[in-house]
Amino acid sequence: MVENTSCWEIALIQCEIVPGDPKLNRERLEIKMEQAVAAKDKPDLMMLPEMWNTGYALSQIQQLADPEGSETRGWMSDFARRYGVYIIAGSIAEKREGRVYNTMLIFDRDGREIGAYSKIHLFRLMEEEKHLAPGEAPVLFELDGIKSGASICYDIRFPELARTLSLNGARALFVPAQWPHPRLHHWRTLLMARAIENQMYVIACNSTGKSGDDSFFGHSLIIDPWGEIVAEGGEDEEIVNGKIDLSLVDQVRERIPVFADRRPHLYEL
Ligand SMILES: O=C(O)CCC(=O)C(=O)O
Repeated sequence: MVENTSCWEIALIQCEIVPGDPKLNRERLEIKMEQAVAAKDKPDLMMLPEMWNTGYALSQIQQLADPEGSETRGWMSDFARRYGVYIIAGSIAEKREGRVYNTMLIFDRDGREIGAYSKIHLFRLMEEEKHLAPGEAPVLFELDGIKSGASICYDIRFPELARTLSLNGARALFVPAQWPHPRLHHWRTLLMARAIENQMYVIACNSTGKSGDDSFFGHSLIIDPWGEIVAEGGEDEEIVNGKIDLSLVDQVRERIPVFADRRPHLYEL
C-alpha cells in the first residue's frame, strides 16, 4: 500500500476451488497470485475466496484442515513479505484443538499476521454447522491505519455484524465467499446494502466452479460507500482489479450523517 495515501489498488483472486485437494488449490492459487503482483498496477492488497484450501469437502474436513493454519500462515506470510503486499488470505479450514474453523487470515506487507477471524454464522443450507465450529468474536484489523472489518460469506446476511464493525471504526469490509447459484441477486443486493447503510467500502471475493450440486458464480465485487460498483467479475476465473479512495468514506458520511442521526435507544422493543 502506498504510504500516506488513502488510495489502494486491489486484486481479487476469483478462482475455482477444487474440493478436497489443498495441495492443488495452493499450487493454482500461487500461480494466480504471482500473476496479480506482476500486473502493471501492482496491487497494494489482494484477497482470496472462502475455504480455498479444502473447498466444501466437509465430510473429510477433519483430515484435510490445516492444523493451526500453520502451513497457510507460513506461505502467505512469505508471499506478503516477498512482494510487499497486504493479503486478506480468504479463509481456510483451520484445525484447532480437534475442532475445525472457517478462518480468515490477514497479513501486512512485512508478512506479519495482523488479524484472524473465524466465521461466526455457520451456513446450515451447506451443513457447515455439522462439521465446523463457529467463531465467537467479531474482528477489526488495521491496514495502514485504516480500520477494516471481517465477514465471511453468509455473515453478510446479518446486518448487525457489519453495523457493529462500522460503529467501531471500520471503513472497509472484506468478504471472502463461496456463494452459489441461484442466489446471485441476494449476493449483490446484500453487499450493496452493507456498503450503503454503513457508508463504507465492501470488498468481496467469490469463487467459481462447482462442488457437488453447488455452482459458484464469481461476481466478486468492489462497492464504494455510495453504493456504486467500482469493479465486478464475471462468472469465470479472473483477477478482478479496482482502485479505491478511502477519503470517499468521509465525504459520504458528511453528506448524509447516518451515524450522527442514529437513535439507538429506540431500536429495542
Ligand atoms: O447465504 C447464502 O445464500 C450463501 C452462504 C454460503 O454459501 C456460505 O456461507 O458458505
